[in-house]
Amino acid sequence: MRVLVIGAGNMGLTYSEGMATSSMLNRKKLMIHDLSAELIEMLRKKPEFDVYEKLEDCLPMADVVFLGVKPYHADALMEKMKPMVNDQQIFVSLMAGVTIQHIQNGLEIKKVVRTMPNLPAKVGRGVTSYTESKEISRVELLMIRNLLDTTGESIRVKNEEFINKSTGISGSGPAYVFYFMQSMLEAAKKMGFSDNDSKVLVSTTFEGAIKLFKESDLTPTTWMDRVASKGGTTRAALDSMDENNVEELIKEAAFAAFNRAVELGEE
Ligand SMILES: NC(=O)C1=CN([C@@H]2O[C@H](COP(=O)(O)OP(=O)(O)OC[C@H]3O[C@@H](n4cnc5c(N)ncnc54)[C@H](O)[C@@H]3O)[C@@H](O)[C@H]2O)C=CC1
Ligand SMILES: O=C(O)[C@@H]1CCC=N1
Repeated sequence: MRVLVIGAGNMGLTYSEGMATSSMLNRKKLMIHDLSAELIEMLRKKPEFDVYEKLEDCLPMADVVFLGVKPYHADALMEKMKPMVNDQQIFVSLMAGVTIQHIQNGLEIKKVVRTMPNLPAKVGRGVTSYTESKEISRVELLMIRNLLDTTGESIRVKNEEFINKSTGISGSGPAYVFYFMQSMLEAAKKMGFSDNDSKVLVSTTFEGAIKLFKESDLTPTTWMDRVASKGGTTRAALDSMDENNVEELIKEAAFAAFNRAVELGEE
């Protein structure tokens, strides 16, 4: 099977690096195409890829085509692709917001898998949600899932609305975690810790809390109670967050991302 990734930025390259290791490729190298001359030069140094400057040299050969450009570049790209595609090819979109129907109309094809990836895929710890057009067979879907799983875990969702919802939780979610980390780092530095000690304190706290959560059946609220002693320090911090309505604000932020994904699909 020949896989082509178009757009080798943050996401395209991350997925390419994961998928290049897949046995689904039958030892054929993963093909990559990008418009950036700088990126092409960098990619040529990587032996695991076949790098193409011209779409016409790779697109007709591909069985599966990943679309990794920004949503606002999708239309220009599809216009260029349209004369070179056929309806046996499977198109897998990594793009936020862009709907299956928009891709089907833009390329005049039927087989589309729409995904919502996330950046921890870079270290093999991503989570990708995906859903498909009805023309994708079970076998094809399994094949795509195998490819996605090279970057971490994947979950099939029942429709595109849940892809937009995943955008608000897992797609954009790493940025919320980094926001929280940044705030804690700044607090640590303000208290006088060095940059390095702040990083160790904050990142190990996150890793430890996540491991506790993942390896138990307990909810985060129960874990919060296990950390907080009555009248103690943690309660002071949690009360301060509650007084400032932090929980509601985080929920609102997740919905803002979800709503923006819906809007992107309408633009
Ligand atoms: N960065 C993230 O954490 C996430 C990104 N996404 C989605 O992934 C997609 C890509 O995002 P990033 O990788 O962050 O963007 P990026 O800007 O890092 O990469 C996009 C790449 O596409 C290339 N490109 C643009 N037009 C092209 C064309 N016509 N032909 C070939 N290459 C072209 C650019 O040169 C660039 O290298 C977006 O649609 C975004 O919604 C989804 C979830 C998470
Ligand atoms: O911010 C964005 O639009 C993309 C989609 C999810 C994460 N990054």
